[in-house]
Amino acid sequence: MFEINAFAKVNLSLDIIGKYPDGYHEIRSVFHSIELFDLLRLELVKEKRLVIDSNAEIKDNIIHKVWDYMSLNFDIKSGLYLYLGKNIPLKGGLGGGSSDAAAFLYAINLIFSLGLSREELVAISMNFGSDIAYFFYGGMCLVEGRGERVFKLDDYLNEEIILVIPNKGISTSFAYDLFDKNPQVSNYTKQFFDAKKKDIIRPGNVFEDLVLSSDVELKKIKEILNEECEWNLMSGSGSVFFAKTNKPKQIEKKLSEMGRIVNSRIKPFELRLIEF
Ligand SMILES: C[C@](O)(CO)[C@H](O)COP(=O)(O)OP(=O)(O)OC[C@H]1O[C@@H](n2ccc(N)nc2=O)[C@H](O)[C@@H]1O
Ligand SMILES: Nc1ncnc2c1ncn2[C@@H]1O[C@H](COP(=O)(O)OP(=O)(O)OP(=O)(O)O)[C@@H](O)[C@H]1O
Repeated sequence: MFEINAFAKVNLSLDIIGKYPDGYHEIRSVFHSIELFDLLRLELVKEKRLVIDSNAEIKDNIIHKVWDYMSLNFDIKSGLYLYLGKNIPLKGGLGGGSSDAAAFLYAINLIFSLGLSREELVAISMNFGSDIAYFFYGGMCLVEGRGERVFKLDDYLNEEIILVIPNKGISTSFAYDLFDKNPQVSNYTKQFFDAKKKDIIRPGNVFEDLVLSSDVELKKIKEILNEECEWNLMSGSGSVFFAKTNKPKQIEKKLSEMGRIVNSRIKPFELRLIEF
């Protein structure tokens, strides 16, 4: 039996700096791992197929796509039973599906002794999603291109935060469409690094204003966070916010029915397969 934790990420900065001919966007972003993870428990089975059991209902689980591709293209002779314990909210901008895909790829590379390098895993992962590449590195990384150029930084944060999880999720393609309708020039990555040099955390995300303008409830949540937090920001394409605050109770009260709070920490994590 094997276990691997698929950790979530936040985007400390996110800029969109160009567009590719196929419609995808060129990004520049600082990613950081956080203390929130999905659990993948894997067991080898004779029949060469993947069976997924989970505490969450997920349509078209990305892990099935990864399995179909890998079992077709590599020497995999047996099947797997996977229990997926989902903790990372869907459509939150925390990279849950992407992290699950990376953890699964990482695990089957070791379980079936495929001998793929990290660079090869990154290249394969781009068939399934742009955010997956980062999760083979973890910690604090500068991420560029569609998400495939990942530079691990010789630095990390260790900060207690809260995650504010609105009831409503945002789909990534919807957020990129909002950007296309109203393109913005931003320089949040430079702003983040400049402030970091002075030991200040100043995160920024090009999607935030766009998504907030499209949704009254998320705007209301942002107003509450601005009143009660040292700093706060939407992660990725939303809808989850991460924030530094010493007033979680007040926030919880004001949020009322709009969402929930989870305590977390910005902290370095890396993928690690455990066999038992
Ligand atoms: C917003 C971020 O989470 C920032 O970390 C990522 O850029 C999103 O990456 P992701 O969720 O892995 O996205 P994918 O599953 O690859 O693509 C979902 C949709 O987002 C858009 N997309 C995604 C990544 C990118 N660099 N440009 C895009 O335009 C495309 O319309 C695509 O159809
Ligand atoms: N293992 C998985 N975990 C979470 N979502 C998944 C998974 N497999 C497929 N999905 C689909 O991906 C959708 C979320 O993708 P979306 O890009 O909108 O959100 P996200 O929170 O930014 O996550 P990600 O960064 O992984 O794409 C879900 O609605 C779900 O249907």
